[in-house]
Amino acid sequence: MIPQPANNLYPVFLKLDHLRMLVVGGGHVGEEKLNSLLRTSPGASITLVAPEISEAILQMAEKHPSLKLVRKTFDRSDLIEKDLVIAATNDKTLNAEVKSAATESGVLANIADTPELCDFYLGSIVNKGDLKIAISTNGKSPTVAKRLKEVFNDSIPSEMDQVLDNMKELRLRLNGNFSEKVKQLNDITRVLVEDTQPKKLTEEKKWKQIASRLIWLFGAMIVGHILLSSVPLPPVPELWSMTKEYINQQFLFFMLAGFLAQMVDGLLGMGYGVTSATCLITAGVNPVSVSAAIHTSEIFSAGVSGYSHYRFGNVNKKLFKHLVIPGVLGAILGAALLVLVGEHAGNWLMPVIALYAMFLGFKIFVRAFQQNTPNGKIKRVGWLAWCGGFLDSFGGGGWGPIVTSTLISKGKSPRFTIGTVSLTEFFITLASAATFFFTAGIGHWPVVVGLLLGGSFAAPISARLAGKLPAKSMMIGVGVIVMIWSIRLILKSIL
Ligand SMILES: C[C@@]1(CC(=O)O)C2=NC(=C\c3[nH]c(c(CCC(=O)O)c3CC(=O)O)Cc3[nH]c(c(CC(=O)O)c3CCC(=O)O)/C=C3\N/C(=C\2)[C@@H](CCC(=O)O)[C@]3(C)CC(=O)O)/[C@H]1CCC(=O)O
Ligand SMILES: NC(=O)c1ccc[n+]([C@@H]2O[C@H](COP(=O)([O-])OP(=O)(O)OC[C@H]3O[C@@H](n4cnc5c(N)ncnc54)[C@H](O)[C@@H]3O)[C@@H](O)[C@H]2O)c1
Repeated sequence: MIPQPANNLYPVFLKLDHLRMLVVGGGHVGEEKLNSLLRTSPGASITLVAPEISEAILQMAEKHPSLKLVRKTFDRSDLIEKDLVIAATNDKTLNAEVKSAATESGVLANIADTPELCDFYLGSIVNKGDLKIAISTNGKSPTVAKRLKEVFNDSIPSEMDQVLDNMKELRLRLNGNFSEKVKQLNDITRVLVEDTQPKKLTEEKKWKQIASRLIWLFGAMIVGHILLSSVPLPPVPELWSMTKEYINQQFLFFMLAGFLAQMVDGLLGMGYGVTSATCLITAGVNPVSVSAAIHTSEIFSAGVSGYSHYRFGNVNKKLFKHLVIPGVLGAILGAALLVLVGEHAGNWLMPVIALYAMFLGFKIFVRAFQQNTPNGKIKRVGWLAWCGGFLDSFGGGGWGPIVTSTLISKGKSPRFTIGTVSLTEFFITLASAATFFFTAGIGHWPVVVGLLLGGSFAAPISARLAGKLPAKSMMIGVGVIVMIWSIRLILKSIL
């Protein structure tokens, strides 16, 4: 014997505009069924027969030319050339007659007051763009079906439609035979079904590893560039003494700054800029070199993390488009202004930057206690991105603490926000680094190399520790330390 499932209904998704439908009865239930049908399939061709037709149904017919109303009692001929019928009269015997006539004519029937006579049930429908989920409780509790619909409506992010669009494009672009394509599509979407926390971390670990390798490579490239640009190549001993000149206490401090910043960023997902900026300013590096060095050293890690988020479908294209242009413009302006001000620097620049670092420390601190308020609408995303980009360039950091924190605290889905902001960060960093390169040159290269080296030591360690340490206490700790440190810097520079 084949075991019977509790619910043996088989769901299908009908194209109602290809079918001909009859509704018998024009009262409350008739109206509810029509509502559900026409909301979901506005072009469905439906004929309704009933001696009395409610006002609401009459209005519906005005909006939907495909709905035909016939004021009469039901007879069998109404079923001619029909595919589906819904009986919703207040006469149980008549409803049963509709069913037997329908069966004789080969028409599928839904009898609203007698589930046992139904060939099909209508379901509760969740709809997000192209995504559609139909729910049935096997007729046991339509109210529960309705409640579940509300639960799904709330929990499926509105970005889901964007994911479907991205997947459709990808599906069209993939090459290879059918089974290869299916495998690739499954690999790309694995992130949707994974238990988000633990597996995402291994994914992140992998990308952190790649990031740290790329950081090494980039460091090597800069060193290579410096060596090659001093052609003819100086003899090795001279070269060594030249390099030795840079490997002094200060250089070790740059490495320490890179190490600490990467540890903080790897563990909290933000704070690279503000941590390294606070350290470097303490070491007496001028604000222009601080920001220029931080952005140059960040290019590769930002690129790798942005690309990985893009590949895993964590990017909301619409949000990305709103963020990237104002963000890049802000970043260019911030960098240019810093160089300009830096050249005529009064002593006041240092305390201003330290004050800004204090503000960022405060933001990280507050983030530890923040509750997300779902459904808060964020109107000025462009301005947020502009300010984030500008301050990030001018003050050496802040894109993450400002933009990600604001979007998430306003109730945007963390996954899509972090993904999108990460990808945008790459373009912001690149724009900022390029502006510094063209306006201030690369005199700050020892700082860049120091940061990169320190960071690459920290990357594997922070990746291993990520998720194992309590995030909340860490945010409080980092926030407080940054604030205390900035206050110390402010006092030192004004006293
Ligand atoms: C899903 C939904 C689709 C739709 O119709 O649009 C739908 N009913 C909805 C709402 C709803 N219906 C009723 C209540 C009042 C509270 C309650 O009784 O629970 C509410 C709740 C409300 O309105 O809040 C009363 C009711 N319904 C049926 C009976 C007859 C009976 O059970 O004997 C009676 C008793 C009449 C009486 O006692 O006089 C029968 C059926 N209703 C079905 C579907 C099919 C099974 C679906 C499943 O498997 O879950 C099935 C079997 C046949 C069918 O009609 O297709 C829609 C969700 C709207 C949404 O999503 O917002
Ligand atoms: N499936 C569901 O979701 C659901 C929900 C609530 C109620 N019900 C059941 O549905 C039935 C209808 O409820 P209602 O509130 O719509 O009733 P109603 O009184 O508001 O409407 C009844 C309709 O049937 C029409 N009608 C009567 N005799 C007819 C005939 N011979 N030919 C054609 N049309 C005819 C009337 O003109 C009227 O338009 C009730 O028996 C109720 O138990 C079902």
